[in-house]
Amino acid sequence: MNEKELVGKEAAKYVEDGMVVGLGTGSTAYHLIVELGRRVREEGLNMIGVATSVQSAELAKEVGINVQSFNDVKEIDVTIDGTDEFDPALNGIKGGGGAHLIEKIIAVNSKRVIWICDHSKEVTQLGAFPLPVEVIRDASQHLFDGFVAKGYAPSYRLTPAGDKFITDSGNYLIDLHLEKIDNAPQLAEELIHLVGVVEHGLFLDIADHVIMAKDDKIVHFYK
Ligand SMILES: O=C[C@H](O)[C@H](O)[C@H](O)COP(=O)(O)O
Repeated sequence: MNEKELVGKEAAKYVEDGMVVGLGTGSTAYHLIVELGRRVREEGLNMIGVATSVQSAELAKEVGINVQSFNDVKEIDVTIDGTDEFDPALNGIKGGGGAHLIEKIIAVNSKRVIWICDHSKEVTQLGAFPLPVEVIRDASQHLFDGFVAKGYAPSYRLTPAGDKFITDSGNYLIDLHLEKIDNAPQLAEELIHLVGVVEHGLFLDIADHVIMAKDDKIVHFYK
């Protein structure tokens, strides 16, 4: 079993009968959703899934999970999602798959947030992974130029065909190649106050628990 599958299956054990569960996006969350579907079908697990992307909603429905929209549930008991980086304080960068806007909405409205990942995601300092910024299309070039002027080394997220990637919410993504982020709270404040920025991929003080796999071992990190 690979590391992503190992943590996906492990994290599914944290879901109890009757829970409303935020379902993450990406190649690690994939294994979580598949395992939850198995529990629903084979063990009769009674749960509601709130998906963080169109991709995860489709997968969850396919495997038999009752998927509801965030607007239709009262509260979310736990959200389980992947991450692109996490540091010793359990701050992270997300959005490698372009889903960080809805992921953040679901996560900050959850009683508990668990990240699941392979060991490549553990870092001492955030920033080697390009920081995604979701922007309104009409504002994108001016924001892009501003990022260049600040030395943030931006690039547009592209599809494999070379077109600009469009998020589930209809926006563009600009990735900032910062190498290292010295003051994440300050950068988060700066980005979120730029008009035309919808959301950035810095997830600060959001995760409560990280479940990481290293080879065949599972390592837990708690806040
Ligand atoms: O936009 C995508 C999400 O933030 C993912 O959770 C993140 O990119 C990690 O994905 P993966 O588990 O595929 O590495």
